[in-house]
Amino acid sequence: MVKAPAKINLSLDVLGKRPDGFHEVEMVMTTVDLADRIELEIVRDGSIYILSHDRFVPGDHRNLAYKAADLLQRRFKVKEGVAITIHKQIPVAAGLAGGSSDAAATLRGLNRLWSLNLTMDELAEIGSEIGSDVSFCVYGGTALATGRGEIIQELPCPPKCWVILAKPSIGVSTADVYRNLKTDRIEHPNTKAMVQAIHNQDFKAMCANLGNALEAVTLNMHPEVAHIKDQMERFGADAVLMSGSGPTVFGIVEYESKVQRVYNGLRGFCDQVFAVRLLGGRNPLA
Ligand SMILES: C[C@@](CO)(OP(=O)(O)O)[C@H](O)COP(=O)(O)OP(=O)(O)OC[C@H]1O[C@@H](n2ccc(N)nc2=O)[C@H](O)[C@@H]1O
Ligand SMILES: Nc1ncnc2c1ncn2[C@@H]1O[C@H](COP(=O)(O)OP(=O)(O)O)[C@@H](O)[C@H]1O
Repeated sequence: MVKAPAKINLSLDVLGKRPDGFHEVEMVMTTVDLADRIELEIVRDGSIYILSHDRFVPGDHRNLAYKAADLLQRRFKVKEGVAITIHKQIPVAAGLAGGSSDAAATLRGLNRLWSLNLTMDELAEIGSEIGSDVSFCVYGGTALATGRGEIIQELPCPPKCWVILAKPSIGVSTADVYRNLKTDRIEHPNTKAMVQAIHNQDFKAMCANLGNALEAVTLNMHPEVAHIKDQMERFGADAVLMSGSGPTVFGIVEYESKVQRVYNGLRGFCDQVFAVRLLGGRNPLA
């Protein structure tokens, strides 16, 4: 069994559009203890299967975990196949990188199951071919991600806190959000200040520097996301931001005594609400 934790973006800046159609980004990302569980079982005849009870999870080659297995199998000429069972906990198309994390966990798990002996760096490099967030998800922990998201620099754990995640019942396409972004009208978050806040273990500075260049775009497409942000603030979260391309909103809370109030308050507006902790360090090389 391999754990595939969700991520949140503490800051997300877009520096411009690249000739390859992707955007140049600067993101501070960190994993939280909301995780899918991935089970991997060898299939002798070389087939790859995806099994999941979640109706939003693709059961074929479109699944990012399938892509991860297929890529490894072809590249290293592996004769065996694999049955991949995904126990989904992370909401789908939520801005929490659930699919990317499933792909990364599959890479880590198959590295062991198929005895490939690849390093984390090699797995992250392979992961970047599947999606921009997969490299980060291979390592987990906390990192500054640049390029299109695949260049990873490890950061220390952020100051201890609780995170309340609230996902409205709409799905957001990452490609649509980037397409609707006007790169000349971005309010840029201060990435350096966020990195500094983490190095200094400064909770207040971390809160003050939360920022996401994609937030205005998604808020404009889905006003209910702004409503959830307002409610989070009203119920007492210390700082609030949308994660990735959304629509999940996260609230940061320093003291446990406040967590229940924010959680209960949001339950009235959202079906999917989670109170989680930040995960400490990097994922183990499974
Ligand atoms: C916005 C972020 C923030 O962490 O996450 P999510 O909201 O998806 O979780 C990421 O940048 C998303 O990463 P990921 O979901 O892996 O994206 P990909 O599959 O590589 O790309 C999906 C589409 O988004 C656009 N895209 C993605 C990354 C990037 N740096 N520039 C882009 O323009 C491209 O149009 C691409 O076709
Ligand atoms: N293992 C997977 N889990 C969830 N979604 C997946 C998976 N593989 C492919 N997808 C597809 O990827 C899209 C984005 O899903 P996800 O990774 O959950 O969101 P996000 O990119 O917003 O973080 C979904 O629309 C879904 O169809």
